[in-house]
Amino acid sequence: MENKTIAFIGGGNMARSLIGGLIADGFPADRIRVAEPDPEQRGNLSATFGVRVTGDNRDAVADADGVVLAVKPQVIRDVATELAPQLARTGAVVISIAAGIRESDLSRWLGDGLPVVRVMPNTPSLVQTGATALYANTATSTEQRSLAESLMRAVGLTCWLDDENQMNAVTAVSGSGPAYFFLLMESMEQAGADLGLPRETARLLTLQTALGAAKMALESAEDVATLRRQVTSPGGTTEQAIQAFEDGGLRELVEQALKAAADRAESLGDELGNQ
Ligand SMILES: NC(=O)C1=CN([C@@H]2O[C@H](COP(=O)(O)OP(=O)(O)OC[C@H]3O[C@@H](n4cnc5c(N)ncnc54)[C@H](OP(=O)(O)O)[C@@H]3O)[C@@H](O)[C@H]2O)C=CC1
Ligand SMILES: O=C(O)[C@@H]1CCC=N1
Repeated sequence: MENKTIAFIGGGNMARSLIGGLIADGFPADRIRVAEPDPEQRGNLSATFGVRVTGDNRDAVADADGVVLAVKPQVIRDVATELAPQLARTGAVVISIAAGIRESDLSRWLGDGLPVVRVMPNTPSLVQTGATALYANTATSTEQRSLAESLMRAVGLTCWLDDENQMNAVTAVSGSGPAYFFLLMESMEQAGADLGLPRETARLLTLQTALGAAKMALESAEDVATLRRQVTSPGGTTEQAIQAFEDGGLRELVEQALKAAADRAESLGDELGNQ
């Protein structure tokens, strides 16, 4: 990534997570441009990260080697068509993080033949613990693939997909995934407080337990089902809690939830791609 300049179009939640993670990894702030329509957001981005901000998308991409489209799926078509003539001249690789939006639609809006990498990151990128899947079109050179991968690897784990159809499943698992764990943590914190713990104690015990469980699962040779059984003493406390989760249909609920997220990614692609 040496001497590469990156432009973000849209300076919202996901862009902020990526920018924060990149800077924490040592990427120079003066090689990051952010185009963001809201002046207050621009001021905040500039003050927080020291990046160059602008209200003009074309200005942001002028000297960029990589352009991250970090706008909502509903506006990505307008942004892509606005930037198409300029991107055709600069040859920058376009990196879309939009849920559901297909490479074929992006390529049509940008003008066929431009390098496009579709990626699905997640917000823990801010603390360099992101999980990102990437898919590149055939116009993307090895060097451009490497730029996209290096950017995302600077903020966490990366994996390439050979089949773009898998991107909606990735969106359901890891793109949206932090929200599921946050919901579980919210619920555990509340339940701990209801059982009589001071709120802060419930919060810290919940978060450290989540961190410990994820770290242990990553570092262990055992699968997560085995690790779960190791906590569950026969006739003990965990058994009661797990039984309550099973009786409540947690596994089916998780399956339904992820299917709903993947289906929404698919329908976003259908609705917004056919324009
Ligand atoms: N949030 C997440 O965890 C993840 C999000 N994504 C994807 O990232 C993308 C952005 O999501 P998220 O960050 O949550 O959304 P946000 O709404 O937080 O960010 C989008 C930003 O784009 C700005 N914007 C709107 N219109 C334009 C335009 N024409 N030109 C430039 N900027 C514009 C918005 O400004 P304003 O608010 O003023 O309209 C806003 O700041 C989505 O496509 C989403 O699917 C992918 C993975 C995870
Ligand atoms: O909720 C969304 O649509 C975006 C995509 C993945 C996470 N947030």
